[in-house]
Amino acid sequence: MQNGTYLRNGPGLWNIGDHDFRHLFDGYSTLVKLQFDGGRIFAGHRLLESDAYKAAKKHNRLCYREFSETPKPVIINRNFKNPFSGIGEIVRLFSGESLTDNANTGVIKLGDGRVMCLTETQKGSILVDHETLETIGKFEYEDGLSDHMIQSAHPIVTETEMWTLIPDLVKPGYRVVRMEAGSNKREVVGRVRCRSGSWGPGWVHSFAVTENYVVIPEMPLRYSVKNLLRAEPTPLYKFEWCPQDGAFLHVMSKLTGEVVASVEVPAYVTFHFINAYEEDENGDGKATVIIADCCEHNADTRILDMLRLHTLRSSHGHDVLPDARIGRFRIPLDGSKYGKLETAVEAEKHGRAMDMCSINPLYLGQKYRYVYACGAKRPCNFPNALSKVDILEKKVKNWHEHGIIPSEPFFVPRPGATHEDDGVVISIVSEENGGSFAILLDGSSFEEIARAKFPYGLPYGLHGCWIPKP
Ligand SMILES: CC(=O)/C=C/C=C(C)/C=C/C1=C(C)CCCC1(C)C
Ligand SMILES: CC(/C=C/C=O)=C\C=C\C=O
Ligand SMILES: [Fe+2]
Repeated sequence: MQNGTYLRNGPGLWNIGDHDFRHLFDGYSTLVKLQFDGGRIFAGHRLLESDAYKAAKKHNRLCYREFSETPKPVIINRNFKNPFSGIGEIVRLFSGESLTDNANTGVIKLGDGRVMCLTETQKGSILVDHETLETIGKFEYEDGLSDHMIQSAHPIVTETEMWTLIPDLVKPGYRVVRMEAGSNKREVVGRVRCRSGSWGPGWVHSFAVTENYVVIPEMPLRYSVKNLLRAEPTPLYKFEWCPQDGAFLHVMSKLTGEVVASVEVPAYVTFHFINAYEEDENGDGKATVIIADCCEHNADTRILDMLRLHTLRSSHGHDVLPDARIGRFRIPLDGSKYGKLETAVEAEKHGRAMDMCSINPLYLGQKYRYVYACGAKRPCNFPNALSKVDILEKKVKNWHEHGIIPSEPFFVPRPGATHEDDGVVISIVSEENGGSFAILLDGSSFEEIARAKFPYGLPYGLHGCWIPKP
């Protein structure tokens, strides 16, 4: 294994004072590092010093709006009712003041070497030192786009640039933005208007790119003004399900910002796009269709509420995890109105669970063959296996041990590799007895290469990145 650091982010602390958080996505960001050095692993973890976490620690209570949690107003004098308190909350929400900066979703290495933790609020873009895990400070965007408050949690990063989406809640749509490595300034490449007449744009946790295009999802699961203002969460949190308004995918040229396709597709629910690429069906060098793959939850929104901590803790051992699959979209580039959505590989082969995916990063935007993701060995209430899916041959290899919960299987290509699956897969695994270990699987055979046991348990985590040692 080459020398370098695997860094993983995720919610790790789910209570403050005597208050227990409700949802998996609410927890305060906890970074875990696995430093590979001369065939040995050195591990460490640390909480991210976001304003939200620091304020919670100082006041021993929730101070910012998290994914499902809204801080209770502090009542100074019970007899005094501020007639404007309702308005105040709306102002605080729409000015972004009350939103969290708890960057607990992912961590990326920018092309210039800076390492940034992220969540769906723009203020939750925080730089860290990947060796000490110290919080360096906010990533200061120098482009005036931060007024829009929210962003996709999964920007697409290469050595030279970063692409991301900024949803527009006022004029429902998405800004597609690009930031050069070394810069703090995002430029707007183009804008897509939502097709549906609903108030809010579709939720975008992630999106996809091909070599020449950006694929922008418009899911029927939409931001909802009603639910954004509610203090108590609904089963769909800040969102609402609007299948009657249609489901769409838009394709924008990276070069010109022009929307070259906008198709209606069957209803879908996804957190994570896997990859996308262009296909030239006529063999004349001109792309005729875009293929975009995602972890698709059979258009069933229940998964969002299944990730409530109480549900996860109390349903252990019950087979209640809703089914998921690799959803493959075909988006014609000939002006057709409709796109297709199919199941890429029979979902039974990966236990009908599919999320927390990764691919060989050298195949980003290219025709590719292998997906690494969390699958399942039923019965289960949460993805409890690692799966390697060959989407060409439609074969799956699964890795599972009794009582485990593995986090995202992260693929690191072997330097100099010539095969797509030549590399290692890293995952951090929680055990039934409260322990945890890091596991390395061979990217090709999907057999265990090594494991390193932690002297304590680590919480479940979300997304990571690889930082090679220079
Ligand atoms: C951890 C994860 O995958 C998602 C986290 C999402 C968050 C923190 C979303 C926060 C939001 C608010 C606090 C209010 C506005 C809407 C929204 C972006 C959902
Ligand atoms: C844990 C998760 C989504 C995380 C977002 O970043 C999804 C799990 C889905 C279960 O099948
Ligand atoms: Fe995610």
